[in-house]
Amino acid sequence: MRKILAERLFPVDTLRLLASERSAGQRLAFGGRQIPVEVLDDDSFEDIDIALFSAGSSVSARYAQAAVDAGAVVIDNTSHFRMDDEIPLVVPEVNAYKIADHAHRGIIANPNCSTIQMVVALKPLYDAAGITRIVVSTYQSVSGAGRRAMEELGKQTAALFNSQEVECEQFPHQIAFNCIPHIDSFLPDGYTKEEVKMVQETRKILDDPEIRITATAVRVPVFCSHSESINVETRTKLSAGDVRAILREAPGVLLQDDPQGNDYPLATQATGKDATYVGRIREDDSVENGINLWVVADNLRKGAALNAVQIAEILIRDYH
Ligand SMILES: O=C(O)C/C=C/c1cccc(C(=O)O)c1C(=O)O
Repeated sequence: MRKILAERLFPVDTLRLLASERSAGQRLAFGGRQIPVEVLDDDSFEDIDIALFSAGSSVSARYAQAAVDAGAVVIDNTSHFRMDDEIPLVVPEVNAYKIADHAHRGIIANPNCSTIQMVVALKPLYDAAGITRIVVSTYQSVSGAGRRAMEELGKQTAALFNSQEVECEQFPHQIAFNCIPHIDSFLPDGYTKEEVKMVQETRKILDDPEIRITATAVRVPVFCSHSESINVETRTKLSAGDVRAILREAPGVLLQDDPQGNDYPLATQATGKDATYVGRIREDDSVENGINLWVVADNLRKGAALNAVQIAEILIRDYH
């Protein structure tokens, strides 16, 4: 969040960093200063205009309303408010008009990272030809599970190269040189919460409860950026050429589709960048009006902090 705010020259008069007792007292760099981390409490939001929450659903549940009551607009990066009918779930390139509704509750929800990159790529196709069905498989980097998960991938990789035992603390199984089809907890129907988030959030963001969607979310031994294989069925026919022409002009999308030149989206290239990269575009003739896409984005930037700051930029531009 701090890095994105600084990079985009967001007009911050005062930055207040709030966290638990465990983190209080640290100092973190911003704007050429070392900002002290303060303990979050109900009185932390006096004179705050915008409160960016990213400390887990329980913290958002406990403190978001206190921020709103103090006059702030909350942009919440957790799932707590995402499916609340009174709270807009926003990806600026897709449904920025929903931000105007924030007056209802003073809270705007940031979607799940895997949902964000998918709707950035699919919204232009939805507008051009309608979408009836989406089948998505994700290849999610370990950074989505946090710093300790990234450290675990590194440690396991080193251990294996040194013929040592691996320790599995952040994931149920070894993640190094492995794929784990288990992100967040399993539900009784066999889906994970991550997969259900993608289905429910996509329908809300596209404002279309009828889209048939199914997802399989997989953790892969990649440090940063999420990749997605997306099969989409459109209402009217789009050729691969039509899709390229549409996405070439789409907001937030960078087309990277020259397979003969070995040029297609890669997690290593997307990391640290703001764009949602789309390639491997091809027609799927196993169904009527089918298209396959490969979509990659930095899950910590567009998948989280960048999307939240873009919402804040719209707030101060259009609704200050
Ligand atoms: O693991 C990933 O790659 C994405 C994880 C997202 C996540 C992890 C813990 C809690 C949440 C949550 O807010 O519920 C979320 C989210 O949906 O943004």
